[in-house]
Amino acid sequence: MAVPTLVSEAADVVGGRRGSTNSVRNHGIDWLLFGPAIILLLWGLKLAASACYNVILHPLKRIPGPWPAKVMPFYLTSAEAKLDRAQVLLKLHRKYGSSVRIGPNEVSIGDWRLYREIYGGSVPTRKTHSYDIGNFLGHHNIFSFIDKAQHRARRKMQSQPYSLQAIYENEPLIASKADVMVRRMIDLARQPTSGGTVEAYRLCGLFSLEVILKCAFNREYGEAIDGESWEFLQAMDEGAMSLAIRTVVPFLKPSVGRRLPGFVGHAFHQFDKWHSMTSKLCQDFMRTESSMDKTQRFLTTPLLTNKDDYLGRKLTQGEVDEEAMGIAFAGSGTTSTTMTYLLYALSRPEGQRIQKTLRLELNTAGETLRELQDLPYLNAVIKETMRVFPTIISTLPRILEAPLTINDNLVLPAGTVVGMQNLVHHQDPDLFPEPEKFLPERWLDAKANKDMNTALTPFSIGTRNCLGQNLARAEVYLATAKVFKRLSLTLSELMTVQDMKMDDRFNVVPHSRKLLLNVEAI
Ligand code: HEM
Repeated sequence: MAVPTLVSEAADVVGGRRGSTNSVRNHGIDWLLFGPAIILLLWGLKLAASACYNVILHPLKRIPGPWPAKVMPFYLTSAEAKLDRAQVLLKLHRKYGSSVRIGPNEVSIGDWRLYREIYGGSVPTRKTHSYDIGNFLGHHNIFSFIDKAQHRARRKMQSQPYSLQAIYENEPLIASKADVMVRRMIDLARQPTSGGTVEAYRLCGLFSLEVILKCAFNREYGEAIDGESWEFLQAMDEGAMSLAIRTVVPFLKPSVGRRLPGFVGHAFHQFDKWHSMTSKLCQDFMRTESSMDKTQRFLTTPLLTNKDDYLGRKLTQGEVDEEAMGIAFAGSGTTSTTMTYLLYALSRPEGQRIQKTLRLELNTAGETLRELQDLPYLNAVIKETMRVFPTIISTLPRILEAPLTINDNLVLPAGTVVGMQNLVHHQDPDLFPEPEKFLPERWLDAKANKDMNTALTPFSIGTRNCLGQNLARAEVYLATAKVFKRLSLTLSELMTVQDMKMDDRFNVVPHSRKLLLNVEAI
């Protein structure tokens, strides 16, 4: 018996050892199985707790909105991916009213009366970090600065050539580019293969870029529609995609991005091209013009010659390039989209009567900017274009630095992200009956209706309003006058409504990126 006992003891010992090995393994397996489950459970509990807080206890709990938006910050992600953010916000405002909670800590405001509070400085606000996407080379620029003192100094440093006085001095430069656009339309319409049809979106893009190249760098690339201006425009347009890619994949270094195949690599290469073309423009301007330009009417002169008070010094080459890329970017897509939609609105069948009324007015007036700015119908057409087709269509997000009262019993606390979008308050049916219709006449007695003018905010207001608005307005007045004095336009039957859907890329881009017009010289 002793042997079996010994044997069994030995077996027990071995079995025991085996048992402990198994138990270690089993624990390992248990941990492998249950560990992630526990982590998931804890994560789920945390989400549930924060969802309960967001819905039941959050200071924004009384702001109406779709419930998923109250719980998670991704409610608008799919709309953003479909380039429909502003349109979805318009629908939400129609459903929920003038304030809509669109994220746990974010509220969209649709009441035009609050624009002044949020952007005009009545309540202190600052830009959010979403503006980092406009930081091209990592130096920050006038558009992307969040810090107020840095922004103030940079704006003061470069504002002189954007003044109305400087724009009047540059009027011949702008007018000459508008003449080029009209010439191109006539020449293209006369080409035997065109059948009188012209793709005008590209021409509007070239016009606004060439104005910037001239007014910023005193540079002309010639009149060919596929020359260096077009190369620059494409590099900028496609290169900007790399900024969006880097926002989604922040760890993707440009040195790696350039090596990737397909559209990602292409976007990084185009960005480099845009950068090097801009840098060369700045250096050429510095060599040939800046010392001679005592008037400071070129947009780049102050960047090269003035001191930034915040930095206490002039800008480095990298900082100059950063600002100059911003000027080209902010100054071209915006004006070109506005011109594109103005031509579209007037060339549609329902726009023919507007075109005729406008032409009658233009034929009785002079051609200078000052004279054009006094024409009631031209003013009405431009305002209505900016109302129905606001090129900065999307939210301008701000963080409240003090509480904001949005109605008698609702207050948004400091720290809330708020934003308004032109597409929403420009469609207010109380101020603009039949808001979707393009009716310039609604502006003709606008003096009687001060509110309509207050609610029209294409260039925003306050310290972060559009620095280039005098230039942009001059471009639109001069180009519209020249086009409709010399040309009669009808929309090509090949165009669909979907082609001109406003894609919300912050700045509008027509969905098909084309505007086919039948052009007849008068
Ligand atoms: C129709 C044409 C244009 C429209 C509708 C427009 C609209 C706007 C809007 C709404 C903003 C404020 C953006 C925000 O707060 O996030 C802005 C900012 C800006 N725009 Fe324009 N813009 C136009 C043309 C131009 C042009 C031609 C230039 C210059 C050449 C320009 C330069 C700028 C700059 C530098 C800023 C940033 C200002 C700052 O933060 O201090 N824009 N623009």
